[in-house]
Amino acid sequence: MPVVEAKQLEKTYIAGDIAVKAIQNVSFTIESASFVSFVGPSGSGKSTLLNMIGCLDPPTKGSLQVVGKDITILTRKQAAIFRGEHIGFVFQDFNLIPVLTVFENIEYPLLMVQNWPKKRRTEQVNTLLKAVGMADQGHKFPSQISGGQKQRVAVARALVTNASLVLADEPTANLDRTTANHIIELMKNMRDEFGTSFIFSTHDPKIVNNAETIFTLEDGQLLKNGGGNHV
Ligand SMILES: Nc1ncnc2c1ncn2[C@@H]1O[C@H](COP(=O)(O)OP(=O)(O)OP(=O)(O)O)[C@@H](O)[C@H]1O
Repeated sequence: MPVVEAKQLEKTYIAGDIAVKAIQNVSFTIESASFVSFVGPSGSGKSTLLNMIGCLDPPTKGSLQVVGKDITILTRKQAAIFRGEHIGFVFQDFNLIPVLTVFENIEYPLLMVQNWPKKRRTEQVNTLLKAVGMADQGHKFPSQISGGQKQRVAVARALVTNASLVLADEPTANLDRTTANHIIELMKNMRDEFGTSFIFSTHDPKIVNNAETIFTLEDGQLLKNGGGNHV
């Protein structure tokens, strides 16, 4: 089953009297356990597209199935629940909660959306801590770990609900080259271990070189070879 299926997707923003066609007539399919990158110049529509896939902003037109569900018909509340159950997010500035420990940051999505008993939550968080190489760091606060370690925690948090899909907007932008390479490698390993699809919006050639499919956006449209340019 494809993890994302978009058909003739459109997004138009209305700003005053002006309509901005941020995404126009975009169709693509992403299979499970994929490593996919959306690339394109600033303003080409990458974030708009990721926000639609992440159920943060509905399309204006077209169909969009995520993990087999038509997400265009969800209410805001239903979208939030669906997001919490199926989609993880990784951001360029990590977005960890400073007053929570590493362990608690990873546990947080489970408390928000899943009704798991404490023992099961603890086991799941420990599994993820180990998977991202942070098994002995769970008691620390975000201010006590490095940028690369923060992104490891963010990857663990994105995966803790057994998400089918992780959306990552420029996840390596704030990391040095070596650390960025380690994070990309980690995400690939997580894809292999958990079968999660990773979808990136990025300018980082390191991610683009690692992606198995590259979709190129320009002025809100997929370039012809962008409809699944397998590398
Ligand atoms: N909330 C909004 N209201 C009006 N226009 C918007 C809004 N968000 C984005 N746009 C416009 O939609 C188009 C696509 O923007 P988007 O942020 O998706 O591009 P991007 O490729 O992610 O850019 P960047 O690489 O700079 O993050 C741009 O013309 C942008 O100005």
